[in-house]
Amino acid sequence: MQRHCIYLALGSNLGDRHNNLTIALQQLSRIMDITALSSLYETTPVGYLDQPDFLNMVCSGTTELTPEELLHQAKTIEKELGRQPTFRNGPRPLDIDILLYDDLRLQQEHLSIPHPRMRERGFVLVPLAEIAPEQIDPETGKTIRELLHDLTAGGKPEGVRIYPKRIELKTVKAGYKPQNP
Ligand SMILES: Nc1ncnc2c1ncn2[C@@H]1O[C@H](COP(=O)(O)OP(=O)(O)OP(=O)(O)O)[C@@H](O)[C@H]1O
Ligand SMILES: Nc1nc2c(c(=O)[nH]1)N=C(CO)CN2
Repeated sequence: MQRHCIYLALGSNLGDRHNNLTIALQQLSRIMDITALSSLYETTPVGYLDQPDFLNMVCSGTTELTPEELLHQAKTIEKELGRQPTFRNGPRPLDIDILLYDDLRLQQEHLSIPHPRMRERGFVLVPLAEIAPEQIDPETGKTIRELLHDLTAGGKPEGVRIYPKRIELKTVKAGYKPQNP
């Protein structure tokens, strides 16, 4: 079976955000081989402003799943973490977005890859540039470092602050015991 290189963005702004992301990564490690985790970032909400700050991060890895299977698994993990259907850009215990899948360009009704809004989101580009600055966005041909530079004009991204704790790869791979299963 062919393995595919993927990048996912994770976000949480309800409940125990750090725990939600840790459980999500543990669940994801069942369907992908996680190779790198970014730092955690505390970020000001974008889109709908009247909601708590998010914790955001990015992970990379390899998987045998197709893009459609990966989306289905991501939605299942979001539901396991208690996500209720809300509104676009609204609060959630967990959001998983597929950013990149090899050099695939896909535009379907329910799945677009690369993620169509990643280029305008500091909360995605900052952690992605931390673990994969030279990765190419197949849509624009630019590196992630260049996309981040375009977004911030070389300055500091607004509303994206490094969070003092991080999630270690070994914690995720060792099988994390959730505090609030
Ligand atoms: N690359 C992708 N990764 C995840 N979901 C995607 C992707 N492309 C399209 N979607 C679709 O987007 C739908 C809405 O996702 P979601 O509810 O997480 O939106 P949102 O997080 O509020 O907004 P945004 O999509 O801007 O992050 C999903 O059900 C999924 O079908
Ligand atoms: N800071 C921040 N803002 C958001 C986020 C997010 O993960 N972080 N997710 C959204 C919908 O996907 C909408 N707005």
